[in-house]
Amino acid sequence: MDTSLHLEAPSHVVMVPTPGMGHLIPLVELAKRLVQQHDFLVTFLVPNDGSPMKPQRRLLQALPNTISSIFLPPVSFDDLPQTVKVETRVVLSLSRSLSALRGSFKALTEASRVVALVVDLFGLDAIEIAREFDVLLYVFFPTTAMALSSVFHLPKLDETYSCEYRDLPEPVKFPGCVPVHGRDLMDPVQNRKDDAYRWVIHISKLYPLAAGILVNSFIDLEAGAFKALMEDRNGTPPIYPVGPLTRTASTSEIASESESLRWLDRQPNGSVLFVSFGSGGTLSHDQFIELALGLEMSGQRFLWVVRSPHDRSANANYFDVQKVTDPLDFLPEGFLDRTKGLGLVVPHWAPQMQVLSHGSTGAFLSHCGWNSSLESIVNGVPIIAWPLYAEQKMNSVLLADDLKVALRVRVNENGLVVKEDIANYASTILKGEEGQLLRKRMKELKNTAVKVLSQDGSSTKSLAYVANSWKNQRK
Ligand SMILES: O=c1ccn([C@@H]2O[C@H](COP(=O)(O)OP(=O)(O)O[C@H]3O[C@H](CO)[C@@H](O)[C@H](O)[C@H]3O)[C@@H](O)[C@H]2O)c(=O)[nH]1
Repeated sequence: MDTSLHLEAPSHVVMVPTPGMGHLIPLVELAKRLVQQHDFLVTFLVPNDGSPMKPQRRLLQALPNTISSIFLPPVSFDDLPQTVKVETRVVLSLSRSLSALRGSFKALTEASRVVALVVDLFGLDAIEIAREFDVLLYVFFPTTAMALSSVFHLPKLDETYSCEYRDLPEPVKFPGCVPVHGRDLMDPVQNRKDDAYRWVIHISKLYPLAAGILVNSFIDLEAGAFKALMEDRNGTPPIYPVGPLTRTASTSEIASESESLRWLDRQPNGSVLFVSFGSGGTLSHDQFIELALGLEMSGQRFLWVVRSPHDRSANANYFDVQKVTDPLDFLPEGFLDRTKGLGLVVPHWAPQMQVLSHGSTGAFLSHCGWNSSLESIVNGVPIIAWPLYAEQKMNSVLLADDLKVALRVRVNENGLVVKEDIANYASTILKGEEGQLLRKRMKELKNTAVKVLSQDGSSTKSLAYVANSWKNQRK
């Protein structure tokens, strides 16, 4: 083999995102930094189920040619029941793609100097491919150190308890983290009988096999959790806090979706509540109506990204963000007329990063997906925390109880957040004293985020360390 040629060639990183914009967006940001700051080439190998994935394709196509992408042949989920949980599909989309992944990965290793295989939180089944080709497997963990800690402790929790975690009498205390009630642990572990539970335990047992874990959070945000993870040498791979990696939207997205930005331009400074539940979040019909009425009742300005409601699932849009039904059809009668001038309703998708950085945006009603949370942090916007699924309840505990930059919504005995409360949260966060305090603390976090990403900042250094170790490895 001609090693001199290989040493001169740019180092190549292969990334495998499991389905979900929430996984792809920060991985793309990681790829951009590796290319721009460390001269890597990056290729995305994308498992999928054949759904159109338009936003994903748009995002990947807009990247410079040092970042390429290959969509693997679609896997079939025809054998799965309708009720299957999203996490099961996400894990299976990768495990059913392994043979195609192996083929594409082999071709890339033959043609270039592949130095690392990077998977996201559900991608650890790819470890067999990394081993086969003697390439290091790294995990990019797109959410908190606290959630990562929970992943490392899940196998033990699974062995220790036989009841559902929501029935545990005491909160769970992961090392260095704020205590979290069993009912607030991530959604797929809330039903031990569901396949998703089994898959999550299976994946969590593979984490110790990774060569390293890059976490999209930063030391100052989760000092205790990071310290405990980094000091734990019992099977925890090296941990690298590299966040906040948040998106810079492409110009095409701004051009096609700027109605919301033009509307924001006409609103007073800090006056608007931005309402959005991430890339796949959906509300039940009753909750959708309650939210509309609550926003109206508050008398506050709002910009609401609406999705058609769905009664059975809080993530009905997860695999296909742009569904065909018109969500405006579900609004209460006369709502748009009554709120004209005060609110703007945008179907499906808004340029969230631009919205949050706009001076008119004063607060964010969010499902607490971690990308949304980080985008709020880097823009200094306080949050009304309305978690729906995945690890969002844990995130809301961190944001509200620990960092104190969020108001957490109260869900009543019927599972609803009622309109009176919604109106109250909106006025409190935009106009009240408590809102001022949350904003002040959020601005402090924003400044810290700028610092950790500066040239000498802890996250910049952490990423540089990993990048150098990839480049300089000797086989
Ligand atoms: O109208 C929209 C809606 C979303 N976004 C972007 O889409 C991303 C959404 O990410 P996130 O807030 O993390 O939510 P999810 O898409 O729900 O993310 C999934 O993945 C995250 C990372 O693992 C987890 O924290 C979440 O719980 C999980 O649901 C963010 O960058 C948003 O800016 C837009 O630009 N416009």
